[in-house]
Amino acid sequence: MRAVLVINSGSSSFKYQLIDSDSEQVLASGLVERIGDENSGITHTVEGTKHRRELEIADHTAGFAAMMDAFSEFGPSLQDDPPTVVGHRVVHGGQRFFEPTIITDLVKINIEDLSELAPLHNPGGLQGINAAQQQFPDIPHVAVFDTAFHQTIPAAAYTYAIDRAVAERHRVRKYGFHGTSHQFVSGAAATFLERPLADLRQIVFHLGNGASVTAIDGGKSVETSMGMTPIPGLVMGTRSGDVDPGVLLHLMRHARMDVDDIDNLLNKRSGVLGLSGHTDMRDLSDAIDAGDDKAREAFDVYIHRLRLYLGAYASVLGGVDVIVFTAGVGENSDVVRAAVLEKAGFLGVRIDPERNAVRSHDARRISTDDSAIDVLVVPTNEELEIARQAVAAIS
Ligand SMILES: Nc1ncnc2c1ncn2[C@@H]1O[C@H](COP(=O)(O)OP(=O)(O)O)[C@@H](O)[C@H]1O
Ligand SMILES: CC(=O)OP(=O)(O)O
Ligand SMILES: [Mg+2]
Repeated sequence: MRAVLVINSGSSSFKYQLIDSDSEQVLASGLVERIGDENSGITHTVEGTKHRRELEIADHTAGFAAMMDAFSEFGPSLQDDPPTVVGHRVVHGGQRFFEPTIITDLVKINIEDLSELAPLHNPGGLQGINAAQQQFPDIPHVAVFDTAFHQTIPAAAYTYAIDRAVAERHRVRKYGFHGTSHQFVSGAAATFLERPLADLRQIVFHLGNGASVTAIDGGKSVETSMGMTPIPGLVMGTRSGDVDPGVLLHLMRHARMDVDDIDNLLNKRSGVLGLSGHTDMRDLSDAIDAGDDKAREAFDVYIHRLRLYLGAYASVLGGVDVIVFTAGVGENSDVVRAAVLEKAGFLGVRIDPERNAVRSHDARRISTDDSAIDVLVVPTNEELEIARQAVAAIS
């Protein structure tokens, strides 16, 4: 058996999967949550059973060690049956990395250099890589970049209209993120529809804790809502999405906020949390049902932003064939999906409320049969996509 170990180092989490690369069966999976927090812990799932351990996990190096302990204790044994390759999610690949890349010392230096552009994500990614290389020194390690799928975005879309010299010197441009998910989901949507990917103009909403929307023309990303960093675009769990940059100048001048305060504000104290006190869409819905006005307002802001991008991306693509929802909110919240599309009748979108209410882990259509645009829910699987790309990179 050829097994791939996939490591997905997030800003405060560490997810992993061991996947049989022939059958694509998941042999084990796990989640290390709240890294750096007091109540961190690990959940390791094998053969349908969840094993939970509470322990303090200070960083991604410790997260990797906790994963190794979980494999030893609950199986399958990585000692007896080591993986043939490790695939690593790396968030920022800048302008250097457009493809899955076998990790060398030089590649690591470049990833470290790009930490400047993704300070919440790349350092943890590197820790995961170093720990995994130490544990498995004799097998290839492959980096799969969140930014890679967006390399096809044209200059007109990735260029910010600021002084060109300043932008070039500091690598300021749109890069875009969640590319592995957008790629997987747009391919799976074409498969579901039994239509060639090359024929489809798609708008894919990845609505998780972090959220982004991408316009995909014939399988290629042509525009996406995140930018140089994962802050802009949609309203997220704790990140602001789009704000007037003048607001930041104002806060620095008049509210005595420094760079770290602004960083903390936009990344950790904004979005749905900043507006309502809740980060999770389930908690937000409960609060709305209980009559909480702030929660209702946060929901309205969240939905308004999504509608704005739907219209903009329909115009960028010159028409839309498919709209896809994915990730935690996109896959699970029929209320969000219905609200985003409530005014999209002018595009020819017609949602079937019964289909929208179905709960399932499979790809499904939620539009009516006579809708001009197919609206789908397609579960994302970043780990499987990383496993496929890692295997392809070493074949
Ligand atoms: N049943 C549900 N209804 C509404 N929202 C949900 C549901 N399940 C999960 N979510 C949302 O999905 C989010 C997590 O999405 P996920 O894609 O796992 O995020 P990430 O990978 O960015 O951590 C949660 O914060 C929550 O808001
Ligand atoms: C890049 C990014 O925002 O990732 P996540 O949603 O995992 O935080
Ligand atoms: Mg995610």
